[in-house]
Amino acid sequence: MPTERLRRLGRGIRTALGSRLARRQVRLVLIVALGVGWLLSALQIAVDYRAYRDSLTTQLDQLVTTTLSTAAAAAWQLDGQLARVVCEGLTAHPAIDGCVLRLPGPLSLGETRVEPATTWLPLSDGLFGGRQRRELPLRHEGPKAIGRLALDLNPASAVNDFSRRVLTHLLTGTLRALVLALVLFAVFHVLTLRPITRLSRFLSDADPGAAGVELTRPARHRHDDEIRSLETATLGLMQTVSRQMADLKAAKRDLEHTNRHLEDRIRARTRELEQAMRVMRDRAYTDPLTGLANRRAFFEAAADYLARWRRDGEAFAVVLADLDEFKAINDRLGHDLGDRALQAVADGWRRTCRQDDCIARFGGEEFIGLFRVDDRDQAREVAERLRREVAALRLEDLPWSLTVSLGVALVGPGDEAIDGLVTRADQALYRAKRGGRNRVEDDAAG
Ligand SMILES: Nc1nc2c(ncn2[C@@H]2O[C@H](COP(=O)(O)OP(=O)(O)OP(=O)(O)O)[C@@H](O)[C@H]2O)c(=O)[nH]1
Repeated sequence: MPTERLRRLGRGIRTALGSRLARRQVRLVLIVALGVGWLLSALQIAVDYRAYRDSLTTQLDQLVTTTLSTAAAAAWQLDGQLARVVCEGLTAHPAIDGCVLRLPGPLSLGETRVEPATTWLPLSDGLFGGRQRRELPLRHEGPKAIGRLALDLNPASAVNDFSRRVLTHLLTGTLRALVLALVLFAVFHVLTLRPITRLSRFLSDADPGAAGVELTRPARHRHDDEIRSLETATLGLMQTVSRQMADLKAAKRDLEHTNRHLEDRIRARTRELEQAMRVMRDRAYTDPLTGLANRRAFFEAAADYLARWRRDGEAFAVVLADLDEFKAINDRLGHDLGDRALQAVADGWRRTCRQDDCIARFGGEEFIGLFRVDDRDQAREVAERLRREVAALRLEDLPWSLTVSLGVALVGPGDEAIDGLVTRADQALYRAKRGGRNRVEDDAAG
């Protein structure tokens, strides 16, 4: 359990220090805390300096005062040993490194010097006044001086001592500052950084477009402050966005459905149009009475026959047929019967013709056909078959047999256009009519 807690703490610290806001806060808190800590240390050092200096002065004064009468006794009795004891006692103090008990004149009764203390601190003279010599008159029961006590004062050891105290003050000040910084950062972290980080993580993870996801308040922020307002406002905004995205998705679905429906209708309409175009095209190329190809269809097919003849040498014949004495049917038996006769002829020929033959109604009671043949005899044979077909027809209400005259023209090397072939077939037909009808003539004789 403690391991898990430690791991969580480590994660929290990493997250906190990973944040730029946290790094800025750490910097700011450190600067403020160190500033405050060092300022307090400086104040403490100043107060301590005054106290230390006063205590040193008092100490020295007391030492000198208590020793002065003994020194005067030594001078009065000219007791060199006592004088030395006095000097040794005085130089035992760390701030005194030299002591001389002088008699009037150049004589000295006792003298002691110790190794002078040194200090590493530069400009330390200003702190405790530097090295000084203090001379104190020695008196015995009267105002007249019987000698002098000369003391060499050296504040170096006091400076060293004080500098150690300064260092301690600075270190404790810095430590205090660091603790303060830590506390301030923890407070900032709990109050602002952690809820903001949670909110920003929530915003990065939240997907307002995901269907069926309920957006709930992200963080457990207990305080009713600006962060709570920010959370509430953000949540409201995301809920609005989520609703609008759902509306947009629904609208997109409707649009797609409408598009599909429209596409279906367009496809159906296109099919109808294609069908209508096929019907119109059939009508444009079909004779309405007989259902055969009409003149236009004949000439288009004839162009193909002619092209294949020129390209591949596939020979063909044009057969022009004209029903005999047709006017008599109309005149005597009625136009309707004439129509039926035309339809019967067309049906008969359609049945007997091959797939790649082409028979068209050329106009009135005239028909024209295109037939793939090898030679003129074959062409005549085709025309004969057509003639026999008509002759064999039996039509109700028609008391006599229907006959047809046919003119045949075979394509030849000089044929550049279909018109020449049609003209030759027409001339052959004319000869068939002249020759007594119900017969076949070809363009060889012409
Ligand atoms: N019923 C009917 N008659 C048509 C149609 N087209 C043309 N005719 C008739 O066909 C007849 C053709 O007569 P003609 O050109 O004199 O020829 P014919 O009577 O067949 O005489 P020959 O061709 O010389 O044997 C006319 O009476 C036209 O009215 C049609 O679509 N229906």
